[in-house]
Amino acid sequence: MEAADKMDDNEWNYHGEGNKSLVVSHVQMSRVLRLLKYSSEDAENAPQTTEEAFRQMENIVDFSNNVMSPLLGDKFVHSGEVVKLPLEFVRQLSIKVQHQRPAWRCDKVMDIYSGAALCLPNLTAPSIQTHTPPLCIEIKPKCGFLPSPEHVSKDIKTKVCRYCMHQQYKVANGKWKRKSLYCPLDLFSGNKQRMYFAIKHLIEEPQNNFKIFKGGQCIHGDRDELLSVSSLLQKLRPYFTCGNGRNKVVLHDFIQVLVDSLLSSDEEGDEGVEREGRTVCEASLCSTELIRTGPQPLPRDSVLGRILQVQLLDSLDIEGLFPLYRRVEQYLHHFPKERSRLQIDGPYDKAFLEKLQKCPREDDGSIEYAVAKVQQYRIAMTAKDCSIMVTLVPRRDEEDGTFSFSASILDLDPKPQDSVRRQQRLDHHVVAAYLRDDPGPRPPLYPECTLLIHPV
Ligand SMILES: O=P(O)(O)O[C@@H]1[C@@H](OP(=O)(O)O)[C@H](OP(=O)(O)O)[C@H](O)[C@H](OP(=O)(O)O)[C@H]1OP(=O)(O)O
Ligand SMILES: Nc1ncnc2c1ncn2[C@@H]1O[C@H](COP(=O)(O)OP(=O)(O)OP(=O)(O)O)[C@@H](O)[C@H]1O
Repeated sequence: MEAADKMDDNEWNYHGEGNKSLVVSHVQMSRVLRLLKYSSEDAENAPQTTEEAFRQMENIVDFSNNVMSPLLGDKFVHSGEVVKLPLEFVRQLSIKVQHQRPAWRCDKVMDIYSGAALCLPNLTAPSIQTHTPPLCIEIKPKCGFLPSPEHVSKDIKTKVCRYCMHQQYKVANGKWKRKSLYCPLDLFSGNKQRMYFAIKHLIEEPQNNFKIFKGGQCIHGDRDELLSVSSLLQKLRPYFTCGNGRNKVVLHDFIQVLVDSLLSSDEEGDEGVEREGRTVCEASLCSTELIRTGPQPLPRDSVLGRILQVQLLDSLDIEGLFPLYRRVEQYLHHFPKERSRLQIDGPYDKAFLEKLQKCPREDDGSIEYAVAKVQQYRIAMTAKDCSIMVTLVPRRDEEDGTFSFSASILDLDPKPQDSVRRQQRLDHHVVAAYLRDDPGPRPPLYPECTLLIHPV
């Protein structure tokens, strides 16, 4: 990156944002800067000093390097580096990007006081020479499994996945206008036809779970005004001309390439992630025909397989975990100085991960056991909230529609200790809202779907 004193806000453009950070990209170099955001309600959680802001950024990088990267695989993770930016540059940048920010994200403001930022490779504009711009697809897959009945008080949680229940709650609360028909259990199924439907539903109703970038520019998803699927297909047509550019074929070929890249594994004889219990969500509209084909392996070393294995560190569900969280909170209340020995808020070093991996299987009543289970849950939360970026680079001089692909995982920040309490409350609200409005068992929407789609 250019020397900090030469930073010019004309060379950086608004790129995107989430709940916690705002991202700008460089006009020429394949680099982004990720700056944290705060709301006035968050003021007490926001860093009070510049040192604290830098420590928070370092914590994010350490967590990504020493915890998430070993668990997810270093080929998927780019942790980036903390940089110090001139305050004048940050202030100019915040003014410049303000009008491009989606209105619903403007309850928070960019940190313009510390100068702390994360510098990362721009995963939507890889620095490789290509004759056609790469296509990058960002998917925030959310939780891909159902909790075990042992730990939950409401039977519905073992039948309908969290994402599908949460949709009802989000629409009722006005977060989204329409329900998405996407179901994470279909995406994580390893069954190519179920994955096809999951991605089709993401394309139709992307919400904050799906974006497509062409040459670094967002062409679908993450917009106040959403483009129709047919105008998206027009933009994808030059990449998929095999079927004379017919919409149906473009859509089919695009989804198929994406499914293949999500399932791609470097491990020979990859037998798939071990899963117990149900792997089908009752709210999914996938035909019972598809589901009857039975579970299929999700390669352990694929990007989805890696994410699912880390999500499964949540082995107790929030209901089974919450008593352990309370044990930790009570202990810290009596012995506040123990917070640092127990590494509740980091440092996220190698010893931190080793402690978690040595955690006994059964509860021995110790504080160490409770802390380790809460930390495992927080890591699983990160994996339930991360995003996948798949890069598709068209192969030159080869058959049209063939791509080389790679995948990365982004947004691997640690979840704070008190987010467990928030999850517990949210779980209660989401389940209660779903039970209140539960439409009951539905016939499949696509009873004939095996005939509607091409085999993938
Ligand atoms: O709790 P959830 O499942 O709603 O996830 C939150 C996300 O909402 P989603 O349901 O994906 O729309 C939420 O995403 P949005 O702001 O809705 O785009 C954040 O990712 C939030 O993480 P953090 O608190 O900013 O670190 C996420 O919160 P946690 O992962 O901290 O729970
Ligand atoms: N390295 C990167 N390269 C390209 N784009 C990126 C990169 N990192 C983030 N982005 C873009 O910026 C957006 C916001 O980033 P990110 O998901 O990290 O924000 P967040 O606030 O942490 O999200 P959340 O709402 O999940 O807390 C992403 O959805 C993605 O489109």
